[in-house]
Amino acid sequence: MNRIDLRFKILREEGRKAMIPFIVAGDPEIETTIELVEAMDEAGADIIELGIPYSDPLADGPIIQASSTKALLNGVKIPDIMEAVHKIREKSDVPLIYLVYYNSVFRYGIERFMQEAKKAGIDGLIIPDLPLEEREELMKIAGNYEVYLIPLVAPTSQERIKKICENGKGFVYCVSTTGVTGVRQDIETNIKDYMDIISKYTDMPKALGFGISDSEMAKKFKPYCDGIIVGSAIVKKIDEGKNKTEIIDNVKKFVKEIKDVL
Ligand SMILES: O=P(O)(O)OC[C@@H](O)[C@@H](O)c1c[nH]c2ccccc12
Repeated sequence: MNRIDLRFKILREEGRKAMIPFIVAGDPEIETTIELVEAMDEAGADIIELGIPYSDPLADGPIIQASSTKALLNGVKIPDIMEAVHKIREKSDVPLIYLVYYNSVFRYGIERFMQEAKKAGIDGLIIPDLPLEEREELMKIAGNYEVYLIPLVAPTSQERIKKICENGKGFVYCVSTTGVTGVRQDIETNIKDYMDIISKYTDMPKALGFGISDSEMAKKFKPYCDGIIVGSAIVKKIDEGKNKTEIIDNVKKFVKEIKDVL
């Protein structure tokens, strides 16, 4: 059984919701990424999203953009990230997902990317800008390696939700609001109605992300979904930490604080 399915099964049995943090691989450096994943796993993260840094991350706001730039300036490349995942897997069985822009996968070679991701221990992929025309082929190759392609829906998707979720695996990434990733005070979308619409089209677990910045917001939205994704608020903590120990401690505390309300 894929680690993602197994995790949602256990959570359902326990009546709990998934805490899904996101960080950019290679910020502040790849060694710290390995330690951050282990720390978040210990803090109760259920699934961890690892961003592959990209020079033109069009769905990202300033916080994640800056984190990506920092990782790229560090010279972090896809093979380094694959190797880091190998190392993480020596110690941890937490479900791992790559958040990767299509161009990175395409340039690396779709087949090679999937093969190496699987071998390293990656369970799924989120490709926010995957063109519909490329989707089928990529899905087939991912399927051959048993890597899940997580579908992404937005409040504007409406009648396309069914098509987007078709053959999707793991969970549906429900983007809370239009716009880019970032820390927000509030979300204007009616989350209950939005989730109800998505449930009409799919039985997959629903994870909500974009703009969820603290445990208060996580608590507010948890009744309507199966998991909460937090990115920018965590990346901000990484940026603010004065040294490696402080960064790891702060992220760990923050992840635990959110997991505790889920
Ligand atoms: O940063 P936020 O607003 O908390 O949103 C989650 C997000 O960081 C993560 O899932 C993500 C990072 N980059 C993305 C690009 C597209 C979709 C999702 C993402």
